[in-house]
Amino acid sequence: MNITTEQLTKVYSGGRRALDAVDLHIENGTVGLLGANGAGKTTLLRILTGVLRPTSGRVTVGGHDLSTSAGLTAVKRMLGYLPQELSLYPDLTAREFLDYIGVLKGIHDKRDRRRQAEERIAEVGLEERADERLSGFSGGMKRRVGIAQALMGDPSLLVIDEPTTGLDPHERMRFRTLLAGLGRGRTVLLSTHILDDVAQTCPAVAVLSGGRLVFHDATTALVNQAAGCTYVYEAEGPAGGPPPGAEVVSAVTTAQGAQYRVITTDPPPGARPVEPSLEDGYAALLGAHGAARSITPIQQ
Ligand SMILES: Nc1ncnc2c1ncn2[C@@H]1O[C@H](COP(=O)(O)OP(=O)(O)OP(=O)(O)O)[C@@H](O)[C@H]1O
Repeated sequence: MNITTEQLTKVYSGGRRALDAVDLHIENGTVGLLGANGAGKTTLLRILTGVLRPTSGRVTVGGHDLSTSAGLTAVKRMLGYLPQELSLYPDLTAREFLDYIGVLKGIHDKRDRRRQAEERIAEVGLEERADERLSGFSGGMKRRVGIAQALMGDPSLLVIDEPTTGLDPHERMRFRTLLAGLGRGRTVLLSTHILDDVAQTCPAVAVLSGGRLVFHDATTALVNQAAGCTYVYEAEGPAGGPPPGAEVVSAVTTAQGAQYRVITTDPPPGARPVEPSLEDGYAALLGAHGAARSITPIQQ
């Protein structure tokens, strides 16, 4: 399922330009969508799912033009969407909720709806809790119900907004395993702040900064943004700071002073070169686009 945006721009009523002339082309597979708070990720996803209208520009999904009502209807039929805040009906059981979503998605045959709900429940590992009310579900279980409802109707496009935020490490690992399998045979767009989620589930990545698309390539290519310029630097004494002009990826207070992981083309004496990670590549990219962050050392 192809997604193409041409010069996509969204200016909110207060004048905030959330998306600025975004040209994006996505094919099958899972694509991670990264960007700082307010970069425009949710705005992009809401436009792609037809929830929000752009101010200007063009969007086609699977060849359907989203500015026409026929195009919008066609795209909604092939879409599964897990928004940041999904409203669940607390009095329904997971099984009842999925049946209800099936009705909304136009799965009119009751047996087909039931079969699909069963399959989705198994897929997200909720068999034992399927007949319990959603009001008693933990955050992680609610996210799993969220994915299950998005998968009803077997959508060819899946749009997922920050699925693992607030989950404990075990639930996050579970969720990642689930996400990793979803890109087979469909297009998945996954917005997240958690780089490990992208590293483990997305072969490709797009990065927004200040409403502009600043990167779209293989995830390994984002890692390579920091190739040859990632260093670990030990600064001694209480006055020891990171090398001047370096982009600081992380900092840890040590017995001697502080240890900094930095991106720099001008390493100071004693700085040790290291293999870059996705976090390093992302920091290098954002640093190059003037979105450098300030980091204080973490106490060890
Ligand atoms: N309904 C709205 N009205 C006015 N401005 C908005 C509205 N929704 C979002 N914005 C602004 O548009 C910009 C992009 O917001 P958006 O929610 O798309 O960013 P994001 O990348 O998803 O951020 P986050 O990672 O914090 O969820 C921000 O400056 C935000 O304040």
